[in-house]
Amino acid sequence: MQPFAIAPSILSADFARLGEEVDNVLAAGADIVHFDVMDNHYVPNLTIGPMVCAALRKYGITAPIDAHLMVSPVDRIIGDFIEAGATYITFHPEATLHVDRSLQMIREGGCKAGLVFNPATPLDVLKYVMDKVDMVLLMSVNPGFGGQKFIPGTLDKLREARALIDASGRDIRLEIDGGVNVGNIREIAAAGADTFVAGSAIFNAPNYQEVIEKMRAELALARS
Ligand SMILES: O=C(CO)[C@@H](O)[C@H](O)COP(=O)(O)O
Ligand SMILES: [Fe+2]
Repeated sequence: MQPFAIAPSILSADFARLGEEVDNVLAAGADIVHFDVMDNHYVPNLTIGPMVCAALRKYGITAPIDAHLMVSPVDRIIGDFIEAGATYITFHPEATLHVDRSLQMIREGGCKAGLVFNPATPLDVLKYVMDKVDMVLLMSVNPGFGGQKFIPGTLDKLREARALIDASGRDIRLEIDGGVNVGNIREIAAAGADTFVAGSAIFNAPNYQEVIEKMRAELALARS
């Protein structure tokens, strides 16, 4: 299993001060920057794109950027995120006609590739592309908005995904996204997640470091 990683979702950051917000959350102990891309088509919301990702790199952010693409069709934006300096590029299988080809495009561009599963999307496709996946991302809310409540049924799905990943013998991150907070992160880790997206729980708090430290304390208990 991969070491635990905390990935604040900048969807809940103050966009008018984005560079500073990302600096602050990394200084507070975050490991990965979770970058939510919404197109008002695949999901009913519109956010940021590759130009903002490139701007963060230009500003000096060197931490891994995890571009979560809620965009359909996804293929024509993949190259732009590779160019923009994304580290991970993840997409939803419903957002492409050719899952295998989209994964290959990401990896050929030198990025890590991931598949994202909505709460009601089965994991079936995963077994056919396990060798081309570096990250599996399970949505624990319906995609499109921050600040929603964690869907408890995701815990069983996490256990299912963890078993598939372990059986593959590959080093694949298992990320969870939606409604993660200090109160539920330990249970989520115990179900098999190693990478935790948290937007509102971190950015709506007055002290980012305090929240991240509390999350790490809970995670330490999950593996003890
Ligand atoms: O991808 C998404 C929503 O579609 C997420 O990354 C959210 O931005 C997470 O926000 P919280 O549920 O942690 O507030
Ligand atoms: Fe996300």
